Parts: sequence; structure tokens; C-alpha cells
Amino acid sequence: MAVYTDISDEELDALLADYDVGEALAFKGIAEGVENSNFLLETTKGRFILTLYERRVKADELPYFLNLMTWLADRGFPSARPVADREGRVLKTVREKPAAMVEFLTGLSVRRPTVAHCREAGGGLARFHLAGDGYPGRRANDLGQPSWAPMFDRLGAAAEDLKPGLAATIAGDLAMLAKAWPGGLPSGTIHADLFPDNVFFREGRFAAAIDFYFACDDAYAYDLAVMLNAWCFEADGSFNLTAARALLAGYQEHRPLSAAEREALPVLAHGAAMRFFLTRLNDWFSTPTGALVRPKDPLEYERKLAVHRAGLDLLADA
Ligand SMILES: Nc1ncnc2c1ncn2[C@@H]1O[C@H](COP(=O)(O)OP(=O)(O)O)[C@@H](O)[C@H]1O
Ligand SMILES: N[C@@H](CCOP(=O)(O)O)C(=O)O
Repeated sequence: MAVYTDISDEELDALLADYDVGEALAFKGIAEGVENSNFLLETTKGRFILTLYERRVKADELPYFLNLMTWLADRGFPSARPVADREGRVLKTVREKPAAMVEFLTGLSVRRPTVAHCREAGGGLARFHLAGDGYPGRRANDLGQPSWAPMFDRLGAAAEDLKPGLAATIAGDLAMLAKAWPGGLPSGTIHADLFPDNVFFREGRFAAAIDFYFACDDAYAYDLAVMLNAWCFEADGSFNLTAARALLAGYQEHRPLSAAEREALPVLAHGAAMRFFLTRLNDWFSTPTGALVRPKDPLEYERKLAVHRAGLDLLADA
């Protein structure tokens, strides 16, 4: 349940008085999501999402994310356009927390993506990369490869708690990744978290992407690697090569990969699995029992790491 902060009727009225969005007809908290408090607002002029930024998102980085959403929407990419108040401000404060209102997007995310969904989503990512080209905002990837070993220095005991012997295995992965991590790949603005819950479909077609709060500058192929992990594993832990090839084919319809990007994908996918394993491991042990939001399972990503460790010929003929 991702509503950490309640908003009273009076607070909502005071906020809406700043905007030209009409009068409130309905206002309710949204259960999905883990990072921020999200509310669906229906007014006499339309539907909107109001977000209160709660924890991981740093207030001084919000202009980067909100301007990116506007940049993408201006270029025809289906991302929610932030709504400005009467004074042209998109970033507001509610209950002493940074807040913003964005357009409501229609569409549904899927829990169990099919091969056809993977193809569509791959195309959506390429469209995101192309639309983001030239975005002047800069944000280093603070969860990129150089951050993993220092993060793990604090998490060795947690890894052992999760599974005895795991700390040494992860240390081995990290050493390999530091050595093999590719440099010089085509880079730009990446989404960095395009999981199935952040993609909307309408009638089976890619309809929109949401949740840009991990976006940053990094290799485009790394973004694809994040998706290979998030979209192409079966519930039993096996990797679905057909889904992976569909995702890559969908991507390449819009932005063909270079030979260097294709060659780098297995190590990038191994690294992308490490990134989500580490943040999940951190959250697993730092979220108090009884907290509103249940942390995501690090073991899911430990299993994905094992698949990459064993070696994947992802793309032989993709
Ligand atoms: N622009 C939007 N249009 C429609 N629904 C949205 C929009 N933004 C967010 N949502 C809804 O809110 C939920 C949580 O949003 P998300 O950005 O993933 O939150 P969090 O950052 O907390 O994980 C989504 O699963 C979706 O249902
Ligand atoms: N996708 C991440 C968690 C971030 O959650 P989101 O709701 O902001 O997409 C994970 O699966 O670990």
C-alpha cells in the first residue's frame, strides 16, 4: 500500500486553489507502488495523479525527473506530462513534502508478460531512448556499477543471513563485473527501472511508461539489460530466450544495437541483476516488520544472478 502520507480535504482544496484544473470530484490513494504516496484525482476538468515524494527521491533531483517527463511528452513519447500551477510551477509542497501533479495515463500493466508484450515493451524502451536524445538534464547513475562494491561492503552479513555462503559468491561476481564492465557504449538518458509495473498497455500495444525516478545517464544497452531480467524470466526462475529475443527485436525495430552493445549484453544483464539484488537486499533487512510496504524479494534476483553466472548465450542469432 503506497500511501505513506494522508491528505485532508482542506489540504487538497488549498492545493487545487493554486491550479486551473477545476474542482475535485474524487480523490483516492493508490495501493500500487513502493517509493512514494500516489493519489488519483478526478476533477471537473480531467484525471490526474498527485505524488508526494517520500524517501529515495531527493528533492533537488525532482526538476531533472519532472523536466524529463515534459521533454518526452513534448516529443510524442507517452509519458505523463507534469501539470503546472497558475504561476507555472510543477513542483509544490504538501505536508512539508515535495509534491507534483501529472496527467493520468490510461492503460494497464501486466503481471505475467507474454512474448508479444516483451516485443512491444522493447519497442517502447527504444522510443524512450530516441525521444530522450538531446535532453539537457544530467544525472549520474548513483546505482551504477561503481556503486555496487561499496554498497555490498555494508551488506555482507545480510547476504549470509539470506543464504549461507552467498557473501563470497557475490564478492566473486562483483570482482568479475568490475573487470569485465564495458566502457564506451552508446549512452544517454535511460529509464533504469522499466519493469512490467512501469509499463502500460492498451489492446496489447505499448501505451505508456511511468515512474522515471531512477532515470539517469548511462549506456542504453544497460537499460535493455534491466528489462531482460525484469521481463524475460519465468516464475520457475528459468530464462525465456524467446521472450528475450522478442524484446530485443522490438527494441531494434526502432534503434538497432551496435556489435559492441550486443556483445556486452550478457555482462550488462549480470550487472543489472546485481543492482536489483543489492537494493532489494538492503531494503529487505532495513524495512521494519509491520511497515506499510512489503519489500521485494532479494532471492528472486539471487536466482537471476545464478543464471547469469552459469552463462547465457542470449543473442546468438537475435
Ligand atoms: N501518470 C499515471 N497515470 C495513471 N496511473 C499512474 C500514473 N502514475 C502512477 N500511476 C499509478 O500509480 C502506481 C504507482 O506509481 P509508481 O510511479 O510506480 O509509484 P512508486 O514510485 O511509488 O513505485 C502505478 O502502479 C499506477 O497504478
Ligand atoms: N523495480 C524495483 C523496485 C522499484 O519499484 P517501483 O515500484 O518504483 O518500480 C525492484 O523490483 O526491485
